[in-house]
Amino acid sequence: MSHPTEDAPVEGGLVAEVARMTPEQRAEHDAEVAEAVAVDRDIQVEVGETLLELRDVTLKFGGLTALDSVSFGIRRGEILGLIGPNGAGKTTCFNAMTGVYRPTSGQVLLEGKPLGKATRHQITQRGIARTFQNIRLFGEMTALENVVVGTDARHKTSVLGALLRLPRHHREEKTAVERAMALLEFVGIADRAADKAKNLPYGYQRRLEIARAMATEPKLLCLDEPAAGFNPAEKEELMGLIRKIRDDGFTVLLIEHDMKLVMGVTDRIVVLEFGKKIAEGLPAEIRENPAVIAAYLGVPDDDAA
Ligand SMILES: Nc1ncnc2c1ncn2[C@@H]1O[C@H](COP(=O)(O)OP(=O)(O)OP(=O)(O)O)[C@@H](O)[C@H]1O
Repeated sequence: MSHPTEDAPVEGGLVAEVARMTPEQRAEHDAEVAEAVAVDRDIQVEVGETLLELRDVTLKFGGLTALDSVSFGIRRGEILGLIGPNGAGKTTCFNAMTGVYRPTSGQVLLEGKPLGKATRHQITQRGIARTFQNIRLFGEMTALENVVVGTDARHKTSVLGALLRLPRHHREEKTAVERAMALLEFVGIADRAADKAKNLPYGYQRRLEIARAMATEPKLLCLDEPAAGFNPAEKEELMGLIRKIRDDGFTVLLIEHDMKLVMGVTDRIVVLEFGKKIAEGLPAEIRENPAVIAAYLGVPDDDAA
């Protein structure tokens, strides 16, 4: 890969330019950024149909049943929260959806088709992307390069095409840089596009992870505790970003310990405890659900508030 920054010099000017815009210009600019980010928007189908389904998924680690016959669906266009006390099986659920682990029994279906033995890469190509509890960025690469790497999952040219620098490869690379820049702007960190990922503030790194996952053009974006380590103001901003992602045509699955955030941003919630689904419903229903309240008893106020 050539250095994206050579093709698209990142001017500190971009942020200043946006700041100088009138409200009308700003709205138009934001719409253009959103359009560049959601390239598949026009092929999105109706909101409401099931995008991903877990059907009786059981996953065992030796003698430990991490998921016990779990079934639920994620509808296109919604923000679904996946919550539960520590060790409930949330991350294992993500891992079963993204090909890290195969269910011991049961099925995960994307758009009605089983993931079966698909590899992680194939699953990314089929449209599921995720972030991790512990940030996993390429520290020595710039923020922009980290996102361009994400877009590589969608490239159609072969390695040979890249080596020969065929026109199609060049076109794809240019588009990838432009889209990566739009993504950085979308998540609010365009001003640090040329900085190495390892030098970015923590909150920026978390946003960069989201931008990188979005770069694969996922149908389903899975966020694993994206607010971990955030202060209340940062959490508030993150809620805004998650809503913006959904409004731009993505479907979001969110694992999060912060109840205020989960209740404030999700459309529906699934609750796990000891590997079993104990509840599913609207945030207001979940809040009042006795089984959920019991599951959270004993959890420190910070997490349960
Ligand atoms: N690779 C593994 N090998 C053995 N046990 C595992 C493995 N991964 C997870 N587990 C166990 O499976 C159970 C569910 O873990 P999981 O990480 O999915 O929970 P979680 O709900 O995401 O928890 P947390 O909120 O603490 O991240 C736990 O008992 C955990 O110890």
